[in-house]
Amino acid sequence: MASSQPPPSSSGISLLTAEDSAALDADLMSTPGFSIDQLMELAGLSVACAIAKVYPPPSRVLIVCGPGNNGGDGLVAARHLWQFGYRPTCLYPKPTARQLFTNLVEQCKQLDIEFLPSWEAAGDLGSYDVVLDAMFGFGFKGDPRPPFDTILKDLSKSGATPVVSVDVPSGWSVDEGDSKGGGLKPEMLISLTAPKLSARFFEGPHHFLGGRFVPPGIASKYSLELPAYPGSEQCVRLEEWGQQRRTKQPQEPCEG
Ligand SMILES: NC(=O)C1=CN([C@@H]2O[C@H](COP(=O)(O)OP(=O)(O)OC[C@H]3O[C@@H](n4cnc5c(N)ncnc54)[C@H](O)[C@@H]3O)[C@@H](O)[C@H]2O)[C@H](O)CC1
Ligand SMILES: [K+]
Repeated sequence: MASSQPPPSSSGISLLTAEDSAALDADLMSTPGFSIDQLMELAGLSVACAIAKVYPPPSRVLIVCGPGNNGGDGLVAARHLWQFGYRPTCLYPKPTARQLFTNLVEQCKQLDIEFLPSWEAAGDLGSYDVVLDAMFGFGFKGDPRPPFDTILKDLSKSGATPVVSVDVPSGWSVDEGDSKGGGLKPEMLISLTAPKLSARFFEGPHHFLGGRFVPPGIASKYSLELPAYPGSEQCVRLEEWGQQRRTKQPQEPCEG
C-alpha cells in the first residue's frame, strides 16, 4: 500500500517518497508483471529521448553508472544515445554481476562504446558536452562510498559541463535533497515514474518526466497526479518547474 497520499509539488504534480517509490516499483513487477528488463529499457529510452530534447547530437556524453538499477538506466541510455548519433563514454566502476547488467554492458561494447577503467581516466570534464549522472536513484542511503564520493565531489565542483541526473541527483537524500549542501547542481533532472520528494529542491532549467509505463490502476493506488505525455513521446517536460523553483522557496510537503 502507498504509505500516504503523495504530497503535491507547488505545480500540483505528485512527489514520491523513497519508500513509496520502492513499493510502486515492486507493484509494477508483481501485479502487471513487468520484468525489470522491460522497465529499465523504457526508463533508459526515456532518458535518451529527454536528453535529445535539450542537447542535440553529436554531443560527447560521459555516462557515470552506479551499482544498482539507476546505473542500469544509464547503460540503456548509452545504447539509445549511440543509436541517436551521440558519442557516449561510460564509467561503470562497480559493475553488477547479474546477467541483465552484463548483457547491457556487452550491448554497449558491441557498439564500440568506450568503458573507462577509472574516474581519473575521464580526464578533463570540459572535453564532454554533458555528464549523465546515473549513479544513484531512489535506492541511495547515507553518504556516498568510494569511488562515488570522489566522483560526486569533482562533479559538484566542476561547473563547466552540464550534469543531467537520472531520477534523483546522486548524493542527494531521496526525500530531503542536498540537505548537507555542496552536492550536485544538475542542469537537467529526468524523473522516472513520478518526481521524487527531493525534486522540490531542483532548481535547474530542464525537468522532464520519463518512464512511460505506469498503468492507471497503479497511478490511482498511489494517487499520482502527473502530466499527460504528448502523443507517442517517451518523456514530457515539466514546464513550470524551473520557473517556480527559481522564483519561490521550496514548499514543505503537506502530510496526509
Ligand atoms: N519504477 C521505476 O521508476 C523504475 C526505476 N528504475 C531505476 O531504478 C532506480 C532504483 O534502483 P535501485 O537499484 O533500487 O537503487 P539505486 O540504483 O538508486 O541504488 C542502489 C545501489 O546503490 C548502492 N548504494 C546505496 N547507497 C549507497 C551509498 N551511500 N554509497 C554507495 N553505494 C550505495 C546499493 O548498495 C545498491 O547497489 C530508480 O531510481 C530508477 O533510476 C528502474 O530502472 C526501472 C523501474
Ligand atoms: K542519479
